[in-house]
Amino acid sequence: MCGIVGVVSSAPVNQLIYDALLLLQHRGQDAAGIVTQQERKFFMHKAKGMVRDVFRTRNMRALPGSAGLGQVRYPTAGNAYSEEEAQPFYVNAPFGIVLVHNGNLTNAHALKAELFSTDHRHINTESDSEVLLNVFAHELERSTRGVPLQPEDVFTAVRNVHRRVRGSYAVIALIAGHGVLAFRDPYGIRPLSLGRGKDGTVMVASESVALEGTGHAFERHVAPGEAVFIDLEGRLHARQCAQEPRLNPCIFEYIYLARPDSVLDGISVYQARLNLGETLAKRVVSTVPPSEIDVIIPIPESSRPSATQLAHLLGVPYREGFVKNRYVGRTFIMPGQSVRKKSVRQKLNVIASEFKDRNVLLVDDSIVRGTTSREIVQMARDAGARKVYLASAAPPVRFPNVYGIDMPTAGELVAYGRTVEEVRQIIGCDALIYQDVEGMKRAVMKAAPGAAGAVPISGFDASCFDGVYVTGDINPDDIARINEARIGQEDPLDEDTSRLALPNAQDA
Ligand SMILES: O=P(O)(O)OC[C@H]1O[C@H](OP(=O)(O)OP(=O)(O)O)[C@H](O)[C@@H]1O
Ligand SMILES: NC(=O)CC[C@H](N)C(=O)O
Ligand SMILES: [Mg+2]
Repeated sequence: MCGIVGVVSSAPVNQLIYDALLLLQHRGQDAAGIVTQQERKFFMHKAKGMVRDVFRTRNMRALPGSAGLGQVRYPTAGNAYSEEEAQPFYVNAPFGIVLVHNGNLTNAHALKAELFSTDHRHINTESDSEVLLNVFAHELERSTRGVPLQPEDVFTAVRNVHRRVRGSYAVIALIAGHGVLAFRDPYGIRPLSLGRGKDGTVMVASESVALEGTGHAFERHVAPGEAVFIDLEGRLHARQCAQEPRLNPCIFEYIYLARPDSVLDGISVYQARLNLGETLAKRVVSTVPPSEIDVIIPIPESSRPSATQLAHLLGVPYREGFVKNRYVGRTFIMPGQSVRKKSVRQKLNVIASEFKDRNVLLVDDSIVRGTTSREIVQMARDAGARKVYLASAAPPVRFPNVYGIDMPTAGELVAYGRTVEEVRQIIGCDALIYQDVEGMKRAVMKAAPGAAGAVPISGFDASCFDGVYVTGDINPDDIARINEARIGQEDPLDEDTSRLALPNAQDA
């Protein structure tokens, strides 16, 4: 996941895009970039780092114009350490196009070869997003019937992109002198929503929080397979460009990735997390009697709504036992295992009095590599807890994700090929309670109020939990290739890339 935003306005957009990126910072911490357009000329600034660090006043002043786009990057392909792979990407023909992408292509490797041999286009990085931009540029070249470009020609190009590209992609592109284009893959795996300001400004962004937080009223979600073209006068043209679109949003958005105050595809992320706490309560009761739990403590940040609901239903006090250092970013989306491990301790500190001589139930939204859980359980014990139970609002993460979450290898997942009891031993808690897959899906679906006009959800991409890939075309070779494409991301100085092992055992 990355965060993307695009804007067409009648006023300068540099500050607006910056503000929207700050609201999407939780979706990507590795790099940030903005492009604006004034009189057909693009102005770009992108670099590694968080939004506040990347854009200084002088950079902001050099971004004039009333249309533009931006991205915060969480790398899932290519190299996290290369400035070159920060987005937006640019090509000069046709017209001049810049593009930002959230998602991950599963056929980037084949497309890259095809772009070279058939389309005669050069790709200069390992990023799948550069591949996507070049496919789009090639298709736009082919579909353009004259100048100025007509929205129908743009839609033909998107139709052809859908034919060639596989995987997940929520995309925003700016076509010089023409407008901003936004489209989503035919399964709608990654989110994209659209809003409007009182002054007529049109904004497209990954999450509704970016619209609302910058004073734009949420209008609607971009439908799976749909393309929306906003011309430079702010007129909106929309077309369904996929043959068989269906909505299968990534369920991990609701569990961890998105902000709780966002609504994605009609589902309130906050309500989904409350519901997950409710279904989790039933699982907890069947494993540990509530009378044996003195206190329920969330592992900040993302698990809080589930933990409050769980505590409420169990009738057990909810307490804050960990304080989060707000200046340390999200640990799961950091590249490299040693930096993740170190950050857990830097990020969370205990309030010892909440643990001393108590049986505590810790609640997290998910256990992926197990880095957080193992550290946290130990911290609870060091603080004097008698018994430490752990509940996860998500089921065990057992399969690689190929759609834009950085867990491409099964081997790094603590629950891969292991029983719950084995995971419990590794994490070192006294009981481990996981959500079940069906319960999770029901809980998230229940948070959709079914608003009129909303595209009905056919199901979720829950591949990291159930191994079912919604695009239906993923085989072990693809997974291996996607993994290879991402290996270069690990910091070469990172010595600790192994997965957590069973105590006193040479793990298979
Ligand atoms: O098993 P692991 O590999 O450690 O990953 C899972 C943990 O990572 C995430 O927290 P993160 O610190 O990224 O963000 P948060 O503050 O939003 O919870 C998630 O909420 C879990 O706590
Ligand atoms: N997380 C994402 O959406 C990543 C986008 C793109 N695949 C990259 O690695 O830069
Ligand atoms: Mg967390």
